[in-house]
Amino acid sequence: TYYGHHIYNSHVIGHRMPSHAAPRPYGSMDNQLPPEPHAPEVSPRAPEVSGGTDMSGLPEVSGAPEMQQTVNVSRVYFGVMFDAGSTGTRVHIYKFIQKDPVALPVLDNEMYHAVKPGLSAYADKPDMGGDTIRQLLKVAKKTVPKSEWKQTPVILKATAGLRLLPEEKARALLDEVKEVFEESPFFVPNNSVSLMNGTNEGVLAWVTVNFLTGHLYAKTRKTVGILDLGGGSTQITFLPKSKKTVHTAPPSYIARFNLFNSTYELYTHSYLGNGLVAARLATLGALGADGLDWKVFTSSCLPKKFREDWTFGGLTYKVSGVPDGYAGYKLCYYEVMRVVKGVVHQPYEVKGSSIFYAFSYYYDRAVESGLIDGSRGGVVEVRDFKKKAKEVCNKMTKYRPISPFLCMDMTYITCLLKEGFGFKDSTVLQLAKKINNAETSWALGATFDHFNNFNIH
Ligand SMILES: O=c1ccn([C@@H]2O[C@H](COP(=O)(O)OP(=O)(O)O)[C@@H](O)[C@H]2O)c(=O)[nH]1
Repeated sequence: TYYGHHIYNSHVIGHRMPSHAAPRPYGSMDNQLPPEPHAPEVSPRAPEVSGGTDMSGLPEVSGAPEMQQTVNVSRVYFGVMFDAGSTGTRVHIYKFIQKDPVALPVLDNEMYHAVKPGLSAYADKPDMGGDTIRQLLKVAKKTVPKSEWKQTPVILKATAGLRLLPEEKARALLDEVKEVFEESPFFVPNNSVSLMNGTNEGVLAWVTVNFLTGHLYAKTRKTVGILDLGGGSTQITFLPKSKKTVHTAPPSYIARFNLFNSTYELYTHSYLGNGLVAARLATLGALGADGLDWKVFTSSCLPKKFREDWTFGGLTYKVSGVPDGYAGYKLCYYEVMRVVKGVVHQPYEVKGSSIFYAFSYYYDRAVESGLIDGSRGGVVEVRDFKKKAKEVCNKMTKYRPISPFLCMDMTYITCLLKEGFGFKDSTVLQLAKKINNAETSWALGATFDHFNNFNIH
């Protein structure tokens, strides 16, 4: 379940600035900005995390503060990134501070707001989809000072929900969003509204997480991997330690890009149709099926007496448990296995000791099932998902009020991690919704990409 319609204003790191006095970013950040007369040429550089109190574990900012005073005016600028996901649309409004043109920007603040359902639910009424964007733009107008509107870029990237739609329907929705953007007082860069490919989705989430955890500054090149489980697609991305991982992967699973003076080569892939909600449909045999009016899709992952009309992506499915039949973990595991086996590639070194951050539905389901505490996130092992899945499936009535799909979801997550990616039971996963008060999502990485052009290929 997506916790939609909530709004919060998270103060990420200190250094608030009176933004009315703030000039625009410049140098490499002018990629998509209107021309600025006094912009000096500066080469691309890394963002910086300030040594704020809640940044424990992060590397120190390079150079003493007095050495960073070559420019005595801090520059504040904003970026507005829309995430048009399969289960909802969200806006991230970032406030950055550039203390020094050649130093790293600081992410000062993120405002986040989400609505449900996602754009794909408006496949046949794009104008109504456009209204959801208008609603979110209002939040952006309230958050970004008026004096900054004209130079603040608004960008929307759509993921699996639109990838799964017929091309002309996705196009109509994106065209509608572009028109809504053009009506707004914000800066609408070229290509501001697009369907993002899975490679970029994986890479940009990796950039976000490694930026927020401070791994992009260290010279050591120690980084963390990411596991993102959306509604329609799922991504795995990490920096391989072993050349063999690169050589044994399908060529399209290796992405190269330039990030702040370094070139990175990542293992990344997005599995379309393997997001949590799409996987439910596939498990039920309902993905792409006809006869939705009369067919009832059954599964031993659902409570025996459960029967419901369930709507996703604009279509309604009749789903139920196996009446007078069996339900439980073992049978359910065999069912979800069909969605994973022969579909998901096992990277050579995933059995190693790297740390993975897991978020989106990995996090949501871990909270709902009681595996972790929602207010804190937490560290779990793959075996903990398995243990909890067994418990949920074998006590379906107890967990029924939380969600009738919890057994299916937890079993799918276990199967994806073990049988799919090939993780060991002892692999450690860091579950997070936010890191240092910023949302764990590709949206921050995509905002950096807009300003710095990583040239992902
Ligand atoms: O900033 C964000 C963006 C997404 N999500 C989570 O992402 C999942 C949904 O993914 P989405 O609808 O984007 O699916 P996709 O289209 O990527 O398959 C849900 O668990 C949301 O809680 C989130 O927590 N914060």
